[in-house]
Amino acid sequence: MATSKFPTQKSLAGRTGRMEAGLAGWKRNFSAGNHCGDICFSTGWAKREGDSFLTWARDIEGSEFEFFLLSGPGSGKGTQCPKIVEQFGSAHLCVGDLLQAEIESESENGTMIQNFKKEGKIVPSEITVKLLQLAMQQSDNKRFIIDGFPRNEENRTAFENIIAMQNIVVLYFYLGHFVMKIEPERVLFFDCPEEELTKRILNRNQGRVDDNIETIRKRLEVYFESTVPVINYYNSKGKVQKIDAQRSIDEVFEDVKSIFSELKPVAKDEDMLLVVIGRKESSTVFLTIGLHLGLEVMSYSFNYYANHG
Ligand SMILES: Nc1ncnc2c1ncn2[C@@H]1O[C@H](COP(=O)(O)OP(=O)(O)OP(=O)(O)O)[C@@H](O)[C@H]1O
Ligand SMILES: Nc1ccn([C@@H]2O[C@H](COP(=O)(O)O)[C@@H](O)[C@H]2O)c(=O)n1
Repeated sequence: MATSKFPTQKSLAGRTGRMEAGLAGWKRNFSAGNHCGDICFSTGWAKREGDSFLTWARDIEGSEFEFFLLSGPGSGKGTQCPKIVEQFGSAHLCVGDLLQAEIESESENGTMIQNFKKEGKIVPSEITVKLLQLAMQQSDNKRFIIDGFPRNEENRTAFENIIAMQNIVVLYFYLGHFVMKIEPERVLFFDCPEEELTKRILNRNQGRVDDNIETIRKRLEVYFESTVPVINYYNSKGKVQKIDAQRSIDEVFEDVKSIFSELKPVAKDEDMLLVVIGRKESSTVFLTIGLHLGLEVMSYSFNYYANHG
C-alpha cells in the first residue's frame, strides 16, 4: 500500500466542502486525546457513485484490479500478456522478468536469484513481493496482470498480507461481507499438458539459463508441488478461469479477450461502512483514505478506544 500517496493531515485540513461531518468528529476525538494509544477504531458511512465495493477496496491498494496468470512454465503467459496490454491497457508485471532485471543490475541479491533460477526454485517472497510492490507503485496504471505469481503458498500469503504488514490494518465491511486481505480479482490458468510445455520451452530459444531439460524437469516438479495447490486454492474461491492453452496463440487469445471484456461490473451508488483499525490515529487514516478515494463521508465516529499501554 502506497501510504505516501495519501494526503497528509495538513492538506486534509485545507480541503473544504467535503467530509465536514468527518472532520468535526475527528477534531472532537483528537482534542480529547483519543488519537494516541495502542488501538483505535474509526468507523463511518461513506458513499461513492458508480463504484463497486471491490473496485473501492482495490483503490486503497492503488489498483483497480489484479489478475494473476498462473500456469505451468512455457504455457504461453509471456506470449499472451503483450496482447492483453495492447488491447486492454493493463500493466503487465512479470515476476520472472523483475527477477531477471535484478540479476542483470547486479544488485546484492542478483547472484542468489540467479542460483534459484538455475535450480528452478522459487525465490523467497521477501524479495519478489518487494519487487512487485515497487513495480506497482511506480506504474501509472491501476490495472495489473501479474504473471508468474504467486508461485507457492508463501508467495500468496506474503502478497495478500501486504496491508497487514503495514503498521495499520484496514478492514472493510460491506453488507455483511468482510474482506481483510487483498486478493486478485481473477486468476487465469492456461491449461497445457506437460509434454507440450517441455516442447515449447525447448524450442523457445531465448538463451534463458533455465531453458534446458534438467531445469525444465525441476521447474515442472516445483509447479506441480507448489503452484498447483495455489491454483486449487483460488479455484475453491471461484476465482480461476481455465483456458485451454494447447491451441494456437490466436485461439487462446480469443478466450482471454472474452474474460477481459467482461471486466468492471459496476454497482451504483453504494453506501459502505469503512472501518479503520490502527495502532495510532485511526481517525486521521480514516479521513485520509476517504479523501484519497474521493468519498463523501455521510457520518463518522470514533467509536472505540482501548489503551493497553
Ligand atoms: N499457443 C501456443 N502454441 C504454440 N506455441 C506457443 C503458444 N503460446 C506460446 N508459445 C510458444 O511457447 C514458448 C513459451 O511461451 P511463453 O514464453 O509465452 O511461456 P510462459 O508461460 O511465459 O513461460 P515461462 O513461465 O517459462 O516464462 C514460446 O516460444 C512461445 O512462442
Ligand atoms: N514468483 C516467482 C516467479 C519466478 N521465479 C523464478 O524465476 C524463474 C522464471 O520464472 P518464469 O515465470 O519466467 O517461468 C522461476 O523458475 C523461478 O526461479 C520465482 O522465484 N518466483
